[in-house]
Order: sequence, then C-alpha cells, then structure tokens
Amino acid sequence: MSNAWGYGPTNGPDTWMERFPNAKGLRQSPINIVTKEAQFDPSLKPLKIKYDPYNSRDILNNGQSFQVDFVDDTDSSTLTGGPICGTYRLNQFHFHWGASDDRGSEHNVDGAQFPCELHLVHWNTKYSSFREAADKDDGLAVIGVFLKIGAPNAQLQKVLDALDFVKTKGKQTTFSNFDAKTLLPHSLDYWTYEGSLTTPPLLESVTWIVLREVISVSSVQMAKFRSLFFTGEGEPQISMVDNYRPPQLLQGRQVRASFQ
Ligand SMILES: NS(=O)(=O)c1ccc(NC(=S)OCCc2ccsc2)cc1
Ligand SMILES: [Zn+2]
Repeated sequence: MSNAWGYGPTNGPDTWMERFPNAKGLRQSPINIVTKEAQFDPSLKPLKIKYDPYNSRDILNNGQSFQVDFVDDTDSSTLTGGPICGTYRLNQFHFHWGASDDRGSEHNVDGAQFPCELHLVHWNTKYSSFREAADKDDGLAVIGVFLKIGAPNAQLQKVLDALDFVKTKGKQTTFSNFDAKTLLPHSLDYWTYEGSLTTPPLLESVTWIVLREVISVSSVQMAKFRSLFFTGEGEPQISMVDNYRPPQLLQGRQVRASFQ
C-alpha cells in the first residue's frame, strides 16, 4: 500500500494530519519537556513495575520500528502507582532512533534530543484489551526511557542480537524469557503528562511517564538499530532510521515531576 504512513519525505509526520485528524488534537505527543516548568507534585506515587520474563513472546519488524510483544492475558506484567489509577498491563516495547547519534528520541528535554528512546506500552485493565483501551482517555500508559551514548548495554544487546532475524518489514521471531525490567535505569523518577500515541492513529489515550534517568547505549549498538529496514523482503531497501515524530505543541498542558 503506497500511501501508508511512514517517516519519509512523502508520508512523514507533516503529512499525517491528512488521514489522521487527531494530529491536530490538543493532547498530542511527543513534547519538549522544559524541566524548569515541570511542577513537582507530592501527590504522585512511586512507579510500581512488575514484569515477568515468562510473558515475553516475540520480536517483530512492523515496518515503522521493531517491537517485543508480551502475552498480556493475565496481570503478571503490570504497571501500577505513579500517576495512574488501577492496573495497566505490559503489551509491548519498541524504540525510536535517528540516522546519527545527534537525533532520534521523540521527547526532548530542554530542547535536547537523545539518539534513541524506549517506549514500554501498557493498557488499562478496566478495559478488555489493548485495542479496546487504545481510544479511551485513560486507556494507555507508556513509559519513555532515553538512551544516551556511553558504555555498551549488555541487557539491550540481548534484544539487538535478535534483530538479525527481523531485518525487513513483517519479519518476526520468537523472543522468550526476556526481563524488560533490565532495560530500566536505577532511578524511577519521572515526568508525566497527558498525551497521545506518537504514531498514527495518534489516539489521545496515553498517560506519558518519561523517566529522568537515562540508560546507556554504545555507538556500535546504535549502528545495529540502523541495520533494519522499513521495507519488506525483496523491496528496494530503505534503512529504518529517523522513525521519530518531532515535539508537538503543549496546548496549555501541565507537565508534572515526581521529584524535586
Ligand atoms: N510510540 S507510542 O508508544 O506512542 C505507540 C504505542 C503503541 C502503538 N500501537 C498501535 S498504533 O497499535 C497498532 C494497532 C492499533 C490498535 C488499536 S489502535 C491501533 C503506537 C504508538
Ligand atoms: Zn513509541
């Protein structure tokens, strides 16, 4: 389907509003987090994250990123506390990255971009599934984690080693017994605001929880992300890079901080 959305010159973020009117909504993501304007909220609870490695299922190149999918038919991998009410189940995690180390994250912090951003996607169990939750105001909660160039990340390497089997769009392979918690930084201090999916259909259903502490990734590891392709097997190869949406208007929203 030639008119599918993407990140290229003819189907990228500036064209999405043509088919996805949510793009002009009042709670769009990502945003630039201006740290001095993020107000400490003492009523915010600590994040409670419980991930069971047994739930990890497969890794998939979906043509926009790659994602690790989790079995989410029980409450064994959940997010509670923080800014959310109730229990949210881990459905998948994925990344956004740049063609070079100077860009790639979706959220910015004080105008700065990181080379990569991890998103851990959870859905509210007051609904019956991700799909039912995806268009509800309180349907989803996504934890964002920035990756910064530094030492190689051994836990991340387990994910990157699987990329050889999902180079092209639609490829997927088993990815079991992975503990997503090992991708999180030590501190769970966070910023939070009400936003949206950062890809079409851009549904305004996400409570964003962006961690202040980064995790490391080496430049060699970043090159591994860039070895993937947006395109399918047998099609002219287009490298999977710059799969990030730029920051959107805050439109009067408040960004709260869980820390002083
Ligand atoms: N980058 S993001 O974390 O905002 C993010 C998370 C999940 C998704 N998932 C989507 S769009 O699922 C595709 C199928 C679907 C189901 C209900 S609406 C779309 C997209 C973007
Ligand atoms: Zn994402």
